[in-house]
Amino acid sequence: MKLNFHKYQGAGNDFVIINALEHSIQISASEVSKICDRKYGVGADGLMILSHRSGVDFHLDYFNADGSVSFCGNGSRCAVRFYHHLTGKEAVKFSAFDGKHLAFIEQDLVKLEMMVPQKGQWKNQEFIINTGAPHVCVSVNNLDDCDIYEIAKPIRWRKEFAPVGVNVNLFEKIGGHQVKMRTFEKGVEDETLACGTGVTAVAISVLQDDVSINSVLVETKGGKLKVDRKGEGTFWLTGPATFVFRGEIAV
Ligand SMILES: N[C@@H](CCC[C@H](N)C(=O)O)C(=O)O
Repeated sequence: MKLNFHKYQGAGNDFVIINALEHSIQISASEVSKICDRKYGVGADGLMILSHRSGVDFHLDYFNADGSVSFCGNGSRCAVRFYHHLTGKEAVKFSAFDGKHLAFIEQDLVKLEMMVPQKGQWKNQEFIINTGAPHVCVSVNNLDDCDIYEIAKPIRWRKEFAPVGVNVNLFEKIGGHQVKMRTFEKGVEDETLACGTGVTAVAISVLQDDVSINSVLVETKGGKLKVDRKGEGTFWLTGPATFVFRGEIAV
């Protein structure tokens, strides 16, 4: 089978997008990992399929590079950019793994409403929260010098988070409104250049402790994103989302 695809990236978190709005596509977990493989395939942190669903502009299925399913913040922002390129629509409603989302195109940025059903909790110096994907956030002093694999892998595989597992974020405050961070993503099983649900998780760890601020600027290895609190439990993630190339792959 040959598949047409588009490649997009959001702050260096990169994705293969497949348009199934007009015809359905079945894809197995092993085909997803083959397409996402950086040596034998297109190469990506994840793959998304956009399909038709009544009541929303599109439904979004997200797969990590290993074929496991999740919600993805940066992936969703890229899917909204892709849909904008297809239709010209600047305000979009879509459904995903964790429910319905609104999103807006703001020139070169895409702003996404996140689903944060529960407050995060600090437990033994770790902030634990689900922002559409499960995250643990750990505050560190020298982010650039940290061995992310040494810190993140034992947390990612901790029994308490099985069987789904957890994504791990290390962050360092660089001002009241600003943090820098790095993420180890489950499903990619590596550090990625950015992670939207992870950025939201870290920003909430800061916002939850300080009611005097409502925005946090987050610097990732792949670029800057912003998280705004718009009310109790309502958070918006804003950042770049860009077309890279398109092509055809045999699967
Ligand atoms: N890169 C994503 C998160 C993707 C899902 C995550 N790896 C998981 O399985 O929980 C993002 O931008 O949110």
